[in-house]
Amino acid sequence: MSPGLSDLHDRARALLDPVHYDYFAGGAADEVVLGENERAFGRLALLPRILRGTPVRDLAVALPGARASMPVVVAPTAFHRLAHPDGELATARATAAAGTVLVSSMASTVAVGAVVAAARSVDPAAAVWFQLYLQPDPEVTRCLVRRAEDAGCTALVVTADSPVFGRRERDVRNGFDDLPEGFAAENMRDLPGGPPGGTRDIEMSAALSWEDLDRVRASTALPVLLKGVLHPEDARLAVDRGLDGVVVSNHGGRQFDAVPAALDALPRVAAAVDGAIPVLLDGGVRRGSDVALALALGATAVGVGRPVLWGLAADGEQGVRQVLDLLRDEFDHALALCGGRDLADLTRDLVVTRGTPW
Ligand SMILES: Cc1cc2nc3c(=O)[nH]c(=O)nc-3n(C[C@H](O)[C@H](O)[C@H](O)COP(=O)(O)O)c2cc1C
Ligand SMILES: CCCCC(=O)C(=O)O
Repeated sequence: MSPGLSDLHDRARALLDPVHYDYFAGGAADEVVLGENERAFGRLALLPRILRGTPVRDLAVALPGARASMPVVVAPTAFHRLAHPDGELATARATAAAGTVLVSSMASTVAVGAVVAAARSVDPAAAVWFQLYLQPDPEVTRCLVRRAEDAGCTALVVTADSPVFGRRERDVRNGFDDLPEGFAAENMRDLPGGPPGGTRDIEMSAALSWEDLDRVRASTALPVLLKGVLHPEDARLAVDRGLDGVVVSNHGGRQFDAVPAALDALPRVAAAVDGAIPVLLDGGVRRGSDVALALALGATAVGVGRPVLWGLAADGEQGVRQVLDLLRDEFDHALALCGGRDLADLTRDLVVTRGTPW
């Protein structure tokens, strides 16, 4: 972690209720994958090319329903009002100001309509994607998709790595299993089968299938990305079924503590997709050089989860700005040091394994 990010993390930790800090920071079981996601970047090195760079580099990237100013988007994370009173509104404004995409969590503590409005108040062209857990009742899923469309979201990100909820032992120890009084998952308010005026619980279901995903695709004109892909065969299925992107992710080590680091799963997924659709990656991205490594291994862009929460908790909108500006600056610097002019210069031949002569 850069000193800038590490300072924000320390400030966030000092300010947050320890139970909420543990919810944000923690992972499943022994938290092996949580650490592995970061360590995986450290096991690789970049082989720079020389004498082929440019003083001004182009960091922009085209994504489904968005053109981002850099290949770093904000991964969906729940409950931002636990981090800062402005919650997702602050995150949305900061992300729009940075010219990149906010993936707004279905479990946000501000309704998606207000999240998009906050982003658009800064940049009328700001892109917000809606992250969705398919609900066992298709009518509820349909309503949520409609809410995202009405809000002006430009893509859906369906998270499929949670047939059951991960066992986060910090939360179990802390007894954290519900939002405190005064906070709610606002997108879940007034849905079919839910209490009038109140919120429905977000349900995880192991009965969901590719057919359920097909139904969502057929119900909307928005691009649909699939998040939580680790197996290359699932990436191939995603391409075959007409999805618009995949996100290589192990949910920041919060679901299953026996999976590989996200970065280690990336090359085979990228090979399976073979350029047909964008491949995003999240998990453990803490430095601009991490972004460069992921792109060199086949990612179109990366997502950052916890660093954004640390910025938000430490200093609200300004803190999120700081995180995104820092990553942009570091990534631009890394690209320069690799002899890159734009993202296409980050190619697979630049990546070698540390500790082994290549
Ligand atoms: C506190 C927290 C809440 C999260 N909530 C969601 C969520 O609501 N939906 C989702 O698809 N992923 C969620 N994730 C996973 C992130 O989208 C992302 O996969 C992960 O945080 C990336 O790893 P990183 O935190 O190391 O950057 C959450 C992660 C954290 C840390
Ligand atoms: C029901 C909220 C889900 C949030 C989530 O995905 C996480 O904490 O990782």
